[in-house]
Amino acid sequence: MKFLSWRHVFKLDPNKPLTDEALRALIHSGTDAFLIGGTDGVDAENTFAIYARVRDAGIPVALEISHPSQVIHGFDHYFVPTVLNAGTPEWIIGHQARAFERYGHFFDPRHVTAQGYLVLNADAKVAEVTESKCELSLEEAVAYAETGHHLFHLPSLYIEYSGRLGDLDVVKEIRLALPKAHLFYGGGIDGEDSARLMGAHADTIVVGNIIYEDLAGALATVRALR
Ligand SMILES: CC(C)=CCC/C(C)=C/CC/C(C)=C/CC/C(C)=C/CC/C(C)=C/CC/C(C)=C/CC/C(C)=C/COP(=O)(O)OP(=O)(O)O
Ligand SMILES: O=P(O)(O)OC[C@@H](O)CO
Ligand SMILES: [Mg+2]
Repeated sequence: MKFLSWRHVFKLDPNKPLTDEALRALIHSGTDAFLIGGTDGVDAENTFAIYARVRDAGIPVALEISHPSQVIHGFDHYFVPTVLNAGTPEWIIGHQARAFERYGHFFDPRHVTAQGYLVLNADAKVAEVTESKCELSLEEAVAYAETGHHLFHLPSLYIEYSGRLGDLDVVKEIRLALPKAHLFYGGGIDGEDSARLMGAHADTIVVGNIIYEDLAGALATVRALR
């Protein structure tokens, strides 16, 4: 699977404005891929608009599906989230099953990967929407990750602290418990130091918000992993 070699990913939010100049800088940054995704105000139109601006850049473009209307042809890869610590089964398997009713006939396992999320920042929109249980002990967090990997055989796990830098011990302990799992880490990476910190334990780091707040900081996160 292509994403296994990605060390660094920029996450582009369809609902946030980005100048052509900023986008050019991201394209030439040396990142391994673009991931298009977000929870708020994301629809087919703005998803396609950002996709159309990066599809010919020569960098893989993946879609992280957060709404069924976002399922659009053409991406190099599709990630279907399942939130392991969601408060209701809807976000673990419900929305996905309904989307399969609609799009199952298009499904190609070579281009679609299930991604098991552990949503750990209670203040993030994604935690609110999925009613995630974020107040987990270290042991509980590891247990959710182990369940996703060993029991559900998910091809990748995503430690999601969207909006703030996560607890390093949680990332370290999940890494120690699951040396063979492919771990994405996202949340609060804003420069070289935080990129190196989380990149030492996660296979792929995802850099989102800082793109829109401090482009130079965002670009520095790529250099940190080289
Ligand atoms: C036509 C075609 C090419 C078809 C391909 C076939 C295909 C892909 C079939 C699969 C269909 C399918 C099963 C789709 C999934 C449908 C769906 C809606 C599933 C639910 C996904 C889910 C659990 C969403 C919950 C939210 C979540 C985890 C979103 C991921 C993105 C994320 C964490 C954003 C963070 O958001 P941000 O905006 O940064 O938020 P903050 O405010 O918290 O910072
Ligand atoms: O926006 P930030 O905090 O960088 O997080 C990245 C990503 O994990 C969000 O889904
Ligand atoms: Mg965000």
